[in-house]
Amino acid sequence: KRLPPSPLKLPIIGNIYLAGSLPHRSFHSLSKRYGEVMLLQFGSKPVVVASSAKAAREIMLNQDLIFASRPRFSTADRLLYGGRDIAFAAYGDHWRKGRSMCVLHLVSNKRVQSFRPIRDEETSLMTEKIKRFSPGVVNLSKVFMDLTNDVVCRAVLGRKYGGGDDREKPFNQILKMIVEMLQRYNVGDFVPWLGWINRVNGVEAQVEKIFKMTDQFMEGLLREYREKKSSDDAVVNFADALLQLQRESKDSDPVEDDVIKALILDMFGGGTDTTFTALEWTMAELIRNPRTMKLLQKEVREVARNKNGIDINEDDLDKMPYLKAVSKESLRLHPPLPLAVPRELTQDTNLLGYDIPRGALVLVNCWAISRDPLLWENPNEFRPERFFNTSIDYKGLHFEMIPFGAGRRGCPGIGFAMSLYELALSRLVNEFDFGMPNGGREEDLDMTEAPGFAVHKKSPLLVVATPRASL
Ligand code: HEM
Repeated sequence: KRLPPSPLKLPIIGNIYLAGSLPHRSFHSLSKRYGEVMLLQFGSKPVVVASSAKAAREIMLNQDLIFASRPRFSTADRLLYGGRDIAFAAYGDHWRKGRSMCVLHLVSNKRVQSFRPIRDEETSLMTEKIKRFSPGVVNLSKVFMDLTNDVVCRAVLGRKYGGGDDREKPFNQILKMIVEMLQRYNVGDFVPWLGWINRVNGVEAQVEKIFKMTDQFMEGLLREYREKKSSDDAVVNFADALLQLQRESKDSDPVEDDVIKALILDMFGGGTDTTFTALEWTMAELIRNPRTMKLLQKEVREVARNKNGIDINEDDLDKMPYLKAVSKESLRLHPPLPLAVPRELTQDTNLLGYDIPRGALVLVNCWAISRDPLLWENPNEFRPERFFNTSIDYKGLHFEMIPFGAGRRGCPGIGFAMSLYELALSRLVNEFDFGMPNGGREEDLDMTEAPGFAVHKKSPLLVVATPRASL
């Protein structure tokens, strides 16, 4: 067999030690030596890392069907009701049914449109909140986290849970704990005979405790939704829609409670951290690049000027080509999930001349691809203008940049995420001028990445936001 090139393995753990705290960067460096397709070994699990657009196209388009499953991770399995969600579910009927429910009731164009009043209100609240900080320092990372959380909460649950300024409510804590737990390497997933370690070091007990808290919360939630309607009566929320579906399907193929709970958790996991991260990196790049910020403000403010004081709304966004270019450039440089979500290969195959065994875990390094100097001129520079003369975008058809993945398992939430992202960004740059706190220099803004599944800024984005004089 002709296997892909591999770095040296250590006994038992294999190449786990090479992942480091920012695996997308470590794998990128390794790919320079071992090539666009390399084979690592995590314990007993073969791991294929693809680092070129060509390899990604092969995995996510040409051979999408056999690369469309997800590996099982014991923590995700337990916390997400035994794989009853969709993001971590194996490819098959359950996944197909779950995904179509999510598309139909949350992220289709029609549903995304129906959430327009929510985005409108929440982005207005966001700018109001920022004004209250002025002329002091505002933590934009926190502002974006609250914004995405509140919008997802209202679309999924019909109201804010732990919303407003009361962030320490149980649901937020539970979500935080789930995300933190999912991010940890679980040694038993890679070296099965070392699985006992998790029983001894308390990880298993911790997962169990989080699961119990989550389930208790979700049980209460479903009970409450069955008893009364939610508060956002004008908009049908995801939880109500799923419960309605359950009532309608009770005599044929009933939707289990556990599926509803898992899908709700998935939508929070998929929708909040990612969108907030995208906004955070975009604003950081804009503040670091004042010339680009000025060009964007000029475009947005010109559109706003013609509206006689009425707020920018979503119909105005199509008149903002520079805003579209900024969003593409930011997602190119900072894909929030740099290694996408792991895939699993369901049959032996050949990938760009290499034999890959069935069962391999497959990582596509989206971060490395969209910084490939063979595809992008000066790839590490933030230069939105590069998108003026190209049709390349982020929707999964151009493998030069795939921040949302592609193919059957590609992100279904693009419309949901980007409609909020663009409205929030345009309103922000329209209404405020931004500077660094304590007279700091823009070019010194810290762009260090924090480890995690979604990679955000290590230090929060602190800025001084001054309301524009005429507003
Ligand atoms: C900027 C925001 C977002 C980014 C960058 C992003 C990125 C991604 C990526 C890279 C994947 C894996 C794709 C693959 O395997 O090919 C994914 C999957 C997924 N995303 Fe997103 N996402 C975002 C927003 C959202 C939102 C708003 C939702 C829902 C409300 C969502 C729900 C999901 C789900 C459910 C999956 C799993 C799909 C499956 O396995 O079939 N995402 N996302």
